[in-house]
Parts: sequence; C-alpha cells; structure tokens
Amino acid sequence: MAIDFKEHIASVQDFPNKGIVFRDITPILQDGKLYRAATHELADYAKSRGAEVIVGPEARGFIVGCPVATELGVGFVPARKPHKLPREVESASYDLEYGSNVLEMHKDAIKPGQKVVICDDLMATAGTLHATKELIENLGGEVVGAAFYIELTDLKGREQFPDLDIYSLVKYSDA
Ligand SMILES: O=P(O)(O)OC[C@H]1O[C@H](OP(=O)(O)OP(=O)(O)O)[C@H](O)[C@@H]1O
Ligand SMILES: Nc1ncnc2[nH]cnc12
Repeated sequence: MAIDFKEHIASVQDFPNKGIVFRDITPILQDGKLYRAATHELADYAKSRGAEVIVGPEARGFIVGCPVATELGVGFVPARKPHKLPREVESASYDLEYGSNVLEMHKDAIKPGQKVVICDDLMATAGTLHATKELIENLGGEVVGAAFYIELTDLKGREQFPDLDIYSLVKYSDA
C-alpha cells in the first residue's frame, strides 16, 4: 500500500517566526524505511527525467538529494550558503518565506549541457528554487526537473515555472 508521507510530517505553529507553520521532515528521516521510500520516490522521478546530476541546496537539500544521487549512481552538487566553498563560485540571491538567501556553486560543478534535477525538502515561495536554477543555468546546465518532499501550494511557487517539471510527494494548501 502507498505510504501517506503526510502522516509523518510534523507541523509546528509559529516557527521560526509568528505566522509560519513549519513543516518538519525529521520524523521521516529518523525512520529508515520511510527515508528510503521517500528517496526511492524521488529517485524514480529523477531517473524518469533523465537526470545526469542532482543539485541540492544547503542544508536540507543535501539530506534529500544525496541519497537520490547515490541511488541513481550520478553525481551530487551542493548549492551552498555563502563563503563555504573554497574555489571560484557563481552566486545567486533570493527571498524566502522567512528571511533571504544567497547560494553559491563552484564554477566547474556542472558540465555544459548536463541534465540536472534539483532536490530539496520543501518548496514554499520557490525563491530557493529560483536561485538554484539560475546558478545551474549560468553554468550551462539544463534543469530537467525539481523534486520535493513537500509543496506549499498557496505560495504558488509552481506557477512561477510554467516550463519546469515539478514533482512533490505531498502538498499543503494552507501555507
Ligand atoms: O521555497 P522557499 O521559500 O525558497 O523555501 C524553501 C527553502 O527553505 C528551506 O531552507 P532554509 O533556507 O530554511 O535552509 P536550511 O535547509 O538550512 O534549513 C527549505 O529547506 C528550502 O530550501
Ligand atoms: N513552512 C516551512 N516549513 C519548513 N521549511 C520551510 N522553508 C520555507 N518555508 C518553510
């Protein structure tokens, strides 16, 4: 029977700021069967999109994206918060549901024409997706899909990317 991942996501009112309902995936991660099942779902999706590399934004995108990459036997590229990567970087900034974000990738992280699937735990405003996609495209990669455990549909992130294939395991309409 299909797993209802929503049953295993904790909703925390007013975290980190008043008015935000934080969707916490740690109950999935701490259960080996659930983490593996969620990984398999995203890996099947990424395979169907022809992913040659997985990109994950720091930090939860590492937790979600790394096992997908190893499952498929493709590389993983981190999009990191500023001043963490030691060599020449490409940078992009964007606003979040709370706060703002700058992400960086090594300039040689993506080969021109490489097909990339972005993996992260959650899409809210899609600011992180925007910044990550921009970085990949500036480096010559092709973003062939984006995969999330959770999509907050009221924030209309998906509508900002009419040409991008977006996959999510669960959706919440009350952001
Ligand atoms: O769609 P958006 O509005 O951009 O929000 C989604 C992003 O916010 C969270 O990351 P956060 O920046 O809080 O960092 P973390 O993974 O280090 O907790 C989450 O993991 C996504 O990357
Ligand atoms: N509501 C939310 N819950 C968890 N992570 C988030 N990142 C941005 N918005 C979030």
